[in-house]
Amino acid sequence: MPENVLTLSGISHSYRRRPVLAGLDLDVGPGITALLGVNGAGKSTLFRIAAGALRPDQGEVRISGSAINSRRERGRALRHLALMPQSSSFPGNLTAREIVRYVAWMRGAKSRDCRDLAEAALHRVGLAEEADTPFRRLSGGMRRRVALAQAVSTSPDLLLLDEPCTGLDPAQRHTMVDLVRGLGGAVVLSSHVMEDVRDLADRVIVLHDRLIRFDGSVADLEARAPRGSSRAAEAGFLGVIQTGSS
Ligand SMILES: Nc1ncnc2c1ncn2[C@@H]1O[C@H](COP(=O)(O)OP(=O)(O)OP(=O)(O)O)[C@@H](O)[C@H]1O
Repeated sequence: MPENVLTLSGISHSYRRRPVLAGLDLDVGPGITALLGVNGAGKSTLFRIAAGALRPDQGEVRISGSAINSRRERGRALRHLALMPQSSSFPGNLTAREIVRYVAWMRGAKSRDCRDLAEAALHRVGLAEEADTPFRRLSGGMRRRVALAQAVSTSPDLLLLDEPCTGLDPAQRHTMVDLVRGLGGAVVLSSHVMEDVRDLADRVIVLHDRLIRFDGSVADLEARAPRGSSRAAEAGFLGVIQTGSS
């Protein structure tokens, strides 16, 4: 596996001529990287571009060394990554097992392997006993775990987790944090909850005003806080977005 699992070079994207990303560069290697940004900063847009679900207006995305803009390499590159979207709208009548199996197949796993991959992924997220429950009958926390199971089923080099803990109660959040911590490989997660970031992140990046404005550790972010701040990471984050530079 190359050191940089994800490389974004010169990424720009606008919606109806409103720029959201403008010439953004980012390298991601193994470990857990937390992506922070205020509502509307462009985190989901960045995830969708990195996952090949949205083509940027400009720039190049490379996954494990392969460019996903190039049609020839695209299919191969996309097998190296998985996205856990912010909200999962899987068909309610499909069971957890059917969903994970289908997504594994979609991501290029051999048909004969998909059943075992789904079994292992559901076991990993603690949903083995709910494998035959239709998605619509699962709780919110269980649905998030199905979304995580589909993402990990094919053991991708890169996992993009868009707000994995949103909407979870404290017990479910605890379970999710433990699961994410145990994933290994390269993980990029977005979160609004600083506690998640403190508990999980090896590296923190802040997206603000179309670019990455901070790149460092949680301790580096806390060091940006005014002396004596009680919630240093939050204060550091606010300092970054107020000054707008790294
Ligand atoms: N399909 C779209 N069409 C038009 N505008 C969009 C579209 N998707 C996102 N936007 C706009 O682009 C900006 C960035 O949105 P995005 O969802 O990427 O931000 P975010 O950082 O993930 O926000 P949040 O933290 O609220 O989830 C927002 O102003 C949003 O309204």
